[in-house]
Amino acid sequence: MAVSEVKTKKQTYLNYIDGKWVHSSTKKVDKSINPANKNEIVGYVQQSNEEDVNKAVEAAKKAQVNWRRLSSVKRGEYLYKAASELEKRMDEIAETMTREMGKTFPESKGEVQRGIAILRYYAGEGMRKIGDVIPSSDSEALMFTTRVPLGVVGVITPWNFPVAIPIWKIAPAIIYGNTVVFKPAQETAVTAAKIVECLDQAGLPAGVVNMVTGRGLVVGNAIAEHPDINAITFTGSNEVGKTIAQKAVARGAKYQLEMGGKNPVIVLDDADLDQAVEATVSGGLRSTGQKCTATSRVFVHSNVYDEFKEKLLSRVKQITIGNGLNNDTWMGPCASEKQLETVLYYIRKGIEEGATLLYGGNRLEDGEFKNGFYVQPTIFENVSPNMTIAREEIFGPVLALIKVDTLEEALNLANDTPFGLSASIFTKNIGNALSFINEIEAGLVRINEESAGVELQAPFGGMKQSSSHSREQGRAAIEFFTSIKTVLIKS
Ligand SMILES: NC(=O)C1=CN([C@@H]2O[C@H](COP(=O)(O)OP(=O)(O)OC[C@H]3O[C@@H](n4cnc5c(N)ncnc54)[C@H](OP(=O)(O)O)[C@@H]3O)[C@@H](O)[C@H]2O)C=CC1
Ligand SMILES: O=C(O)CCC(=O)C(=O)O
Repeated sequence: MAVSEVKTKKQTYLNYIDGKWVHSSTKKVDKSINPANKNEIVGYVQQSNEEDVNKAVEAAKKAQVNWRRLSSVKRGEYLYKAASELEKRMDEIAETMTREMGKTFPESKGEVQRGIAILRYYAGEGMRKIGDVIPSSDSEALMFTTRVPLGVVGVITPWNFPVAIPIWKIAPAIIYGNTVVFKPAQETAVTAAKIVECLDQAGLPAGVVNMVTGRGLVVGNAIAEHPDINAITFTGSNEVGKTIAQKAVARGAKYQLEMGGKNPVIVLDDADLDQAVEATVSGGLRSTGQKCTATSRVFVHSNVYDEFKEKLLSRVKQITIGNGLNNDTWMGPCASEKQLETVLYYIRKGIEEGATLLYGGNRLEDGEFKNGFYVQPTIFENVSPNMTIAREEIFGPVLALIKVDTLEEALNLANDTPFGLSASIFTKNIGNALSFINEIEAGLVRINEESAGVELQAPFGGMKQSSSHSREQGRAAIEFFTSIKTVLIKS
């Protein structure tokens, strides 16, 4: 798609409460801008407050009784319809996503396709079993488990997957009979509004999904503290995740957090180096490195270090940077000025702390890059394990190369982090692969595959501080979004 073909109309997007599109009580809006050109406004979104959250929670609570009484098969029909609505608007919504957060149009389109598949997966979930028959010690009794919804679920999402993450939380929440108060990242609230339009078009009963846009500190906080929100599902930074967890625990609400990563890739001396390079580039730099599953640390065996480095450098030099709507762009801008500043801070830290900057490291500001939040893909070497760039999540296109002599050394260093989301190894040796599977501390373990890119039908989540030890997606979602009832019947 060429930049001139853009379809997103600049308009004001409203909150969605009790089945109606409404202004926030503040009467204030925020601009959503294009990170490829900060002068371009993608739309205006409501800057809501606690009063709006209260109205949304009231609507969700009211809607919940009838919604949970509907059969899950019927609930699934709404999700199938929403999937069809999203499919009809695939290009338009993908284009909005690219303009709002910068990822390339093919990546955005892939994400919308993923959103459609998730909706269909959870629509089907309405026909799958929700319990087990368990033998009772009383031969005349029937004992079984069933699942019931939690009530009203608060959904707080980030800007990096503005379609997939909201859908992989909202779809399971509602198929299992919960109702939702959704607060998307303000950065990508136009894209979020379009998802909610699809749910509205699908005829979802009023109050089942409500959307309130606004600042995290105001709207997100009001959700975390609201006594009638029974559970909160969150994806974002560790800092915010932990405050949400504390607030949820304080009032006895259930919570689920998906947070950061510092994901390692190990390249052993028997690896297919071309495959390892391609996966490191894709896993580390696609979406401008803004994935919780992005590759960040690359541990390379000393026997192949130089060859891997040369191949990596020559591949990274081919990366085309630009507006994500241009056909030839491989990497778009950072999603926001704040994110760009964060990435530049880490690059400066890497240099100050003595790592060797091999490639990149600069903001791009000339010509077509003038008004955007562009940074070069960046590679460091001579990175020691205690350096900031080896320890903290950067969330940008920055790779740290670290030379190792053995698999054991690589595993020890790879595990030396508070995070444990995703990890990859490149090797042809099955023994090494098995050691990696056993020893690596990560929720997603990948052999000869990049660290990013998850499948919607499989459990997703991390170990250590990457998550609240729960899992999202696939059938794992039922564990968070429902409660078990153990039933014993006797005549
Ligand atoms: N695991 C992941 O996938 C993600 C990780 N991150 C990490 O977090 C860093 C910062 O990104 P950022 O966007 O600031 O992430 P945040 O954690 O601030 O944002 C995630 C969501 O939480 C909301 N939020 C913010 N503050 C609060 C609060 N006090 N109470 C409740 N909700 C709140 C945000 O609202 P709003 O933004 O509208 O104010 C947004 O909807 C990144 O550099 C990256 O390291 C970020 C995004 C995704
Ligand atoms: O790797 C992926 O596809 C998912 C990443 C993700 O969930 C995230 O960055 O928040």
